[in-house]
Amino acid sequence: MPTLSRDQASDLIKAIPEWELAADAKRISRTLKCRNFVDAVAHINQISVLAEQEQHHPDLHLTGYRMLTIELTTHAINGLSRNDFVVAAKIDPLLAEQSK
Ligand SMILES: C[C@H](O)[C@H](O)[C@H]1CNC2=NC(N)=NC(=O)C2=N1
Repeated sequence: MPTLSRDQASDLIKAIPEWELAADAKRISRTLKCRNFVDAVAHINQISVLAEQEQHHPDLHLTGYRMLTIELTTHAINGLSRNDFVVAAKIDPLLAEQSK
C-alpha cells in the first residue's frame, strides 16, 4: 500500500472539503459538533459499521460531550493511503445533517 506524498494528499483532499490535512501530511481529520451526546454516539456506531465493512478504522474522539473528531491515517504505513480518503468520503454522508 503506497504512502501518499504531501502533494497527492493536498490534491485528494479537495474532494472532501470538510476534512483537514495535518501539517505533517500523515493524517486527515474532521471535527463536528453533534446535536447532543446520543447523536454523537450514534455517529460513532454508524462509522464503526462502515469501518468494519471497509476494514479501515478511524481514530474517533468524543470530547466536550458532543464534539466528534474523526481522524484517518493508515497505521500499517504510518501515513496516508488512498484508503483514508475513500473512507472519509464514505463517512461524510453519514454526518450530512451535522454542523462543523
Ligand atoms: C488486517 C486488517 O485489515 C488490518 O489490520 C487493518 C485494519 N484496519 C486498519 N485501519 C487503519 N486505519 N490502518 C490500518 O493499517 C489498518 N489495518
